Amino acid sequence: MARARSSALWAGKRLLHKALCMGSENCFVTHLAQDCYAEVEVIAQTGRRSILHHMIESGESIVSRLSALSGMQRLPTPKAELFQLRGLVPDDLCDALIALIEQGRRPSTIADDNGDAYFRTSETCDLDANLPAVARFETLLTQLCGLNPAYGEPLQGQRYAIGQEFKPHTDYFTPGGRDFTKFCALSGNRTWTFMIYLNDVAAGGATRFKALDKTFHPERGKLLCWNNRLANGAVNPATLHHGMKVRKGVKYVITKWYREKPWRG
Ligand SMILES: O=C(O)CCC(=O)C(=O)O
Ligand SMILES: [Fe+2]
Repeated sequence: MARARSSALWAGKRLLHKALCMGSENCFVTHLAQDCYAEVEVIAQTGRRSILHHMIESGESIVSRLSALSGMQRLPTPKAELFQLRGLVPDDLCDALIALIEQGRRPSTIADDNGDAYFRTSETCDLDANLPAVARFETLLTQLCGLNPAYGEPLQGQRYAIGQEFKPHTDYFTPGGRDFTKFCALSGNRTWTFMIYLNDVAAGGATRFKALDKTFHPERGKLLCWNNRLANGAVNPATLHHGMKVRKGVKYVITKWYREKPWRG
């Protein structure tokens, strides 16, 4: 059954590929190779069968892997690969991560500063992978998505008080942009974003993808993930998104970004 579903998705992807005029099957294979599946050893540590081997044997890409997961919903658009999954992170783990963000927050920063001091007004927390709650989340995520954790940036938390936001931006670093080399020289650009809302927000705090005409509302434990690239490996401007102002309450999210190469800073 899983295999049959996977094949259908592959076929779908080829069609999508044609629709986007991005060339041949070769391109699709390149895309697969770029997804950097989890190494055998990493999965061995989690006590599960190698996700890498499973994906190769079954011809599974990350998109087909995510699509096959129970409860996973894909946004029906050819413009981007974007998914949501409700209830991924259990309440106790959300609470533990919120407590860590409260302890370690600092003002958020941005790349390619455009002079707008109010572009990103939230606070950020770098989450140490050695902390039990962080390690627990990392294992959960690797088992879900199958991407190699070696390609992941350290986990980050974000906290938004009333009136704080992150104006429309992309998670990839703009090729040719002022800060591109600074952020991409060692590890390459960002590939996939996995973001989890850690709490329900009384009002505001939605994430709006204007080009996709879709707004996601914070829900405790909900995952939102998307591919920042097109099938040919180029960045996808349709992933532009806005962390909208919180109107009532406080908003907490955690984010894991994956890179084109193993993370070296
Ligand atoms: O908080 C949100 O809804 C979006 C956060 C975000 O886009 C980011 O941190 O890059
Ligand atoms: Fe973002």
